[in-house]
Amino acid sequence: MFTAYTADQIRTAERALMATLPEGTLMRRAATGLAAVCAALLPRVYGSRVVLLVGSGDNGGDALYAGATLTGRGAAVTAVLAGSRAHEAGLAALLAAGGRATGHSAAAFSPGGAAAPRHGDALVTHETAVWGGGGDADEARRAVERADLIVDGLVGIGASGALREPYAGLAEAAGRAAAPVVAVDVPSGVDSSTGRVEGAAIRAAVTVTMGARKTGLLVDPGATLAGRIELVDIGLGPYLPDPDVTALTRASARGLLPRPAAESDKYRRGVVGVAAGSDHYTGAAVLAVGGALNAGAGMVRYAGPARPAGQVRARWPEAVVTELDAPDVDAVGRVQAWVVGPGLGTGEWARELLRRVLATDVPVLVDADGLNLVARDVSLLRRTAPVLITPHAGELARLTGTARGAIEAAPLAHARAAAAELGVTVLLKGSTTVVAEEGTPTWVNGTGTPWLATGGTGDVLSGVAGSLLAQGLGAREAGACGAYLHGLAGRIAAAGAPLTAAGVAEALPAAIRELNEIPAASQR
Ligand SMILES: NC(=O)C1=CN([C@@H]2O[C@H](COP(=O)(O)OP(=O)(O)OC[C@H]3O[C@@H](n4cnc5c(N)ncnc54)[C@H](O)[C@@H]3O)[C@@H](O)[C@H]2O)[C@@H](O)CC1
Ligand SMILES: Nc1ncnc2c1ncn2[C@@H]1O[C@H](COP(=O)(O)OP(=O)(O)O)[C@@H](O)[C@H]1O
Ligand SMILES: [K+]
Repeated sequence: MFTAYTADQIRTAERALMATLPEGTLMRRAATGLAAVCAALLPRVYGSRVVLLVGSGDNGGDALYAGATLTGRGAAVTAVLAGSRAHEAGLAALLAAGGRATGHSAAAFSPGGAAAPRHGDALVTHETAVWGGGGDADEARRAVERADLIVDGLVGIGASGALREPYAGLAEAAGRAAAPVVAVDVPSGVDSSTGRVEGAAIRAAVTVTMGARKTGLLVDPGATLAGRIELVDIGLGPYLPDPDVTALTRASARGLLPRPAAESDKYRRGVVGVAAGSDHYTGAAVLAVGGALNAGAGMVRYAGPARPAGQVRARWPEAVVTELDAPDVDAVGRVQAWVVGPGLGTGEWARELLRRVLATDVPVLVDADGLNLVARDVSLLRRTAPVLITPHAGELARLTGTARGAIEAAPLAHARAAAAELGVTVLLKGSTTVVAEEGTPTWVNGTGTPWLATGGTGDVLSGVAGSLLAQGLGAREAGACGAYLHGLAGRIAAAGAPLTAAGVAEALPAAIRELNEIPAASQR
């Protein structure tokens, strides 16, 4: 399981750890890890051109110390100092090692500068003009263009708001450069606590994060901009509180996923009921049943009107189909969990069927039209057995009376608020899927692919997560594990090309095989 923390949580833990150590220890640990990752990315360190983008805080300090190490190994390192000051000891170390610096605060270290002596034989350029034009800016631009590697030490967990100039311009220049970017702690421009981006931001190939992952590295758009994440252990572990968010790893997803044993039979493996589809929307029923069957339920019982029932029967002969004349699930037989809502419609018939499903005593997953019905009457959700709702941002907006854009900009906060307000488990879909339940760390999932943004994939997800509920997982675990599997199946189905929702359902067994690392030859 990955854990991640907000900037405030990290800062508090760092303060506690720092109090036990000589000054500068943590930054040395951070910079050593950073330099190692940078060196591994370069075909050869000696002779490589490395540019450090250096802000005025400790994030820049990490970059400067790592730059000193790389200079010592023969790299040509240029620090572009973006702020009115730079981490003094870090800059001194870089210059002493033979690195170069350019920008505002380099002037203070220039031969004629009053504030500080010249360090070694290092070349330090004078401040010639304000950033955005003039000698230093041109030199910085050229250095960025020609670099073999760019290190983003502009801002880390101390950032506030959108990047200001000249930081923003430097982030954009790095984006245009051919060289890969290594972000220090967090890509500058990404809010480390939420993943939100306002304005310019660094797009990193690798983010070297110090002590613990930051929440913003696991939530889009931050997650996408962070690239690969390398965690440097600086000894923070014992000082960390409960995480802000968690994410399943392959091993932890495998641990959650139920698997049949010798004594299993179809009933004990879990029976899931699917109440979905209408004469108008038949495909949603077929897709939800496909998701449920392929995610390992022992049996799927479908209940719906004649037209979707006929299509489910034709596509999935494995499903046990009940054609409903009336909105009632009494005749359907026993199930361990229900999925209700995809393609159901929002008329009186659909409302009554939803009400009856929610009146049962088993866990219920509510999706799509089920959520549109709940939006008109949230008292429908009042029950004692678990409820998992699976809205996308638009559905959650209707449900909570919030603007869709606000939800998309802050998915974590809105999923948590909805979970608290409605008293249910909320799986909020999007490029990062968020599973929130009051009083516990929020799960986030990023196994998906943008190819999943196509009609019907959400119906498949409802079947998958419902199937896991029926197999005995709690609402939170079923949501997180379901999103993980669905994302993985999406990647397999897409393989770099468009996918269909039916293809995602069909790729679920391959996703489970991949999760279990079972070689094709020995599958049982
Ligand atoms: N505190 C510690 O013990 C450690 C800190 N470390 C590093 O230190 C970083 C945190 O350092 P700081 O607290 O000094 O903060 P940062 O270096 O992240 O940023 C603060 C500086 O950036 C400027 N700034 C903030 N928002 C800005 C914006 N939007 N545009 C332009 N400039 C902006 C501020 O004026 C301030 O000077 C971590 O991210 C990590 O990289 C690591 O060395 C590990 C140890
Ligand atoms: N950009 C994206 N990257 C990754 N996954 C995405 C992206 N956009 C959508 N998804 C996923 O695709 C699915 C879409 O579900 P939904 O919006 O309910 O579609 P539908 O109603 O057509 O079934 C969700 O699982 C969501 O998380
Ligand atoms: K950074």
